[in-house]
Amino acid sequence: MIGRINHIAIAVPDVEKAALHWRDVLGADVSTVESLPEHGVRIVFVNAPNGKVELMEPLGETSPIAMFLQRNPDGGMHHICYEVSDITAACDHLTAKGARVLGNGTPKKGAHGNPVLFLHPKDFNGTLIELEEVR
Ligand SMILES: CC[C@H](C(=O)O)C(=O)SCCNC(=O)CCNC(=O)[C@H](O)C(C)(C)COP(=O)(O)OP(=O)(O)OC[C@H]1O[C@@H](n2cnc3c(N)ncnc32)[C@H](O)[C@@H]1OP(=O)(O)O
Ligand SMILES: [Co+2]
Repeated sequence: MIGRINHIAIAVPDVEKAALHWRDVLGADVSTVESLPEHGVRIVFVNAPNGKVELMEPLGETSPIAMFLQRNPDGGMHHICYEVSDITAACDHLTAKGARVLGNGTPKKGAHGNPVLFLHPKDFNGTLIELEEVR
């Protein structure tokens, strides 16, 4: 069911500062900052030949990553995003297997404009998993 790793996400306290650090110290190819109010984050993509890292800063009072940063003030690894070919079929399969799909189970449009869902970290060895439909 899960396919390619689409991105690894890191929550950071200051996404501009983190992007400059990754660019100037690691020589990374970084995107411009994108605000995703519907997801409560501002993000920068760090592009690598075989995948992406998503640097994320909380946006707004109800950001879903605010508590994570309270627990980890310097930031930290936040989630892994896997690609799936059919997110509805994936959601049905995971629910049937007892995995918790976060939210009401309806996919939202992610940063790449594709439908995304999140799975509870407690069901996958303490790892938040995002699924992104890529046809
Ligand atoms: C979609 C746009 C973009 C893209 O790639 O396209 C993005 O990826 S946006 C990413 C931001 N959006 C989300 O992360 C949505 C899904 N996340 C959530 O709904 C929350 O973060 C949630 C429910 C996973 C955790 O929220 P919160 O920390 O406020 O809840 P709790 O304090 O109750 O935490 C419960 C329990 O889980 C542990 N936890 C929380 N976050 C993580 C994490 N990232 N990785 C591993 N574990 C996590 C937390 O420590 C609690 O554990 P406990 O032992 O009970 O203390
Ligand atoms: Co993501």
